[in-house]
Amino acid sequence: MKNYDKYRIGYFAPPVNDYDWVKKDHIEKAPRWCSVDLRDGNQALIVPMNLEQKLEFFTYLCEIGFKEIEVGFPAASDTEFEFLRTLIEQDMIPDDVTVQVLTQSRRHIIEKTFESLIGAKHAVVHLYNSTSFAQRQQVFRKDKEEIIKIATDGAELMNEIAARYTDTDFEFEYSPESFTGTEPEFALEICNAVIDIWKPTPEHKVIINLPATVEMSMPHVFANQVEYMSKNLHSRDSVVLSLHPHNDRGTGVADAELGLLAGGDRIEGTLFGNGERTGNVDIVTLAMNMFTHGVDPGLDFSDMPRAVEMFEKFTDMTVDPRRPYCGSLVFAAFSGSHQDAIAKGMKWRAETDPSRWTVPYLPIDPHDVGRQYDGDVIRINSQSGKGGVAYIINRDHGFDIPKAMRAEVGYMMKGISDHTHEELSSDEIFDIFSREYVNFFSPLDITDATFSYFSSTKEEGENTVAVRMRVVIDGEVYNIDAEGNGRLDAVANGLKKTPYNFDYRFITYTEHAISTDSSSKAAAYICIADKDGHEYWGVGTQYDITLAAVNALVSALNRMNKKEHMVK
Ligand SMILES: CC(=O)SCCNC(=O)CCNC(=O)[C@H](O)C(C)(C)COP(=O)(O)OP(=O)(O)OC[C@H]1O[C@@H](n2cnc3c(N)ncnc32)[C@H](O)[C@@H]1OP(=O)(O)O
Ligand SMILES: CC(C)C(=O)C(=O)O
Ligand SMILES: [Mg+2]
Repeated sequence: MKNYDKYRIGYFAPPVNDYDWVKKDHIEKAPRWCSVDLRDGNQALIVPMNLEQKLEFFTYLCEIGFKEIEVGFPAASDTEFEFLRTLIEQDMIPDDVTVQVLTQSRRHIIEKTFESLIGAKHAVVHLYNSTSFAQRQQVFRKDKEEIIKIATDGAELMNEIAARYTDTDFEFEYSPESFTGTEPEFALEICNAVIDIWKPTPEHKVIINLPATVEMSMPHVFANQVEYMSKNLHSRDSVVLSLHPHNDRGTGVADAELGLLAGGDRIEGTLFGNGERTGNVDIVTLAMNMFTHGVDPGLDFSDMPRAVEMFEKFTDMTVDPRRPYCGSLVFAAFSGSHQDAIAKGMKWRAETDPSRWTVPYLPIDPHDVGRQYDGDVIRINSQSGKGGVAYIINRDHGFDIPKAMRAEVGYMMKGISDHTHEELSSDEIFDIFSREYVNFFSPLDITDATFSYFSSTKEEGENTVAVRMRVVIDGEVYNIDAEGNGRLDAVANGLKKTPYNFDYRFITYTEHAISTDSSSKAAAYICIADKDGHEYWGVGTQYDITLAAVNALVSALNRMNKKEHMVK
């Protein structure tokens, strides 16, 4: 590709190269979460949310369990200001939720920001200014000292104004915006200068937020930068180290996870990763990643379809079908070997320990996020296999197809899907199965069959079964009495009394009660072979298991007849 030489690495490695985060292999507890949907997410929408939408979204974020919500940039617009005033004046902020507001480090903007908070019980005021090499050089055209002064002037002004608004418990946050393009030593210097002005204590901490304003490096570099900051910030025990990844390289989640290993205590992000350009870090994925490791994320996504619905409604954007944990296709297994493993894994779980989830190919139980097994998990197309087809027919329709029959049914279904180029629904699969195998009564039909049993109690004695049956073949009726050493043998002997030559060999037979059928029918499966050894399956159902077996035999014979093996 042309023009690659136009680009150079724009980030800076910390001056040390010895990191502890690499020694950790999982995140032990959930961070403090801060939703920035209503600020960073909102500022990235084609049309920012109106007051009603923001109010509804805020309520929903509280419902999910967010305790810190950046509600806006009150100095930016009347809507933003009005929104905050409405939340405060209508007492809509739950006591355990803290609202956060963003401000540039400019006097009139800071003043307006504090004004917007009058009457709030507690609030985070979030101050930022850009610190990166590129912004110092091109946007601000200021040297390091002058950039530090922007931050420290703002920090001092916040101390001064906060002292006037004593009714509100303020927490201060500072972001060296564009941190990822900033020399770590300089980011440290400016953050420490702000910390020294705010003088936090362990009881009254400040938040230092490290934004990957533009994601510029591989995630481990970000983690190194975070760890360097975490180990060298002043008053570390009085600082909440917050991370604010964006997703320009598509690795925002990795940045956040490694950043937490590296010392981050708090994450700012959005639902489904809405935000400037490629978005903020996706809090849903982060939280659910922790959940899959057995860590309570402290946010409730048990009704994920609703989360998607709300998000799409507020942002007018769509959730990708492949988006982790929430996309429409993320639990779907179309391919045969995956379906086989999932079906076996589900069975294993039911038989061993239903309290644990270890099913292959499904990182979580779809039920845990409000999704269903039917329709969501095993889905049939031309890539599917016998295991998946048998699983669906059993799960949704109660027919436990014998192992020896599964391949034939599986290939039939995938062949149909291959030719139509369409997925087959559970009902379509069952219709095809029923049409092809179940109670197939033409041209041969046995409309009545009454059995009498003669059982010997003697060791050497053999059972005898007599049948009286009414056989219809191509419209002709034959009333027949016959005997055999079992019911199927008796029926087979009876059929031989018709003018037709039923030339077949019995291969196998199974039966079971149909589990999902409330009328408690039985299903029987019979396989016969013709004189050339070709096998034919038939399935019969009836309330009476004996008659189900007769129906299965009739179905198998009629299927054989389709191939012209039942000759007169
Ligand atoms: C990475 C982020 O997401 S940062 C947040 C970004 N979000 C937003 O900007 C949304 C809301 N913003 C706004 O509505 C507007 O930008 C306002 C109301 C805050 C300010 O608007 P305006 O005063 O018209 O100007 P604008 O934002 O263009 O500011 C540019 C000026 O502010 C300076 N500036 C920008 N950011 C900061 C900052 N954080 N601290 C101090 N000064 C800043 C610029 O250097 C520039 O200065 P100059 O006038 O001397 O050239
Ligand atoms: C204001 C800051 C924290 C921000 O949104 C960013 O740098 O991405
Ligand atoms: Mg941002």
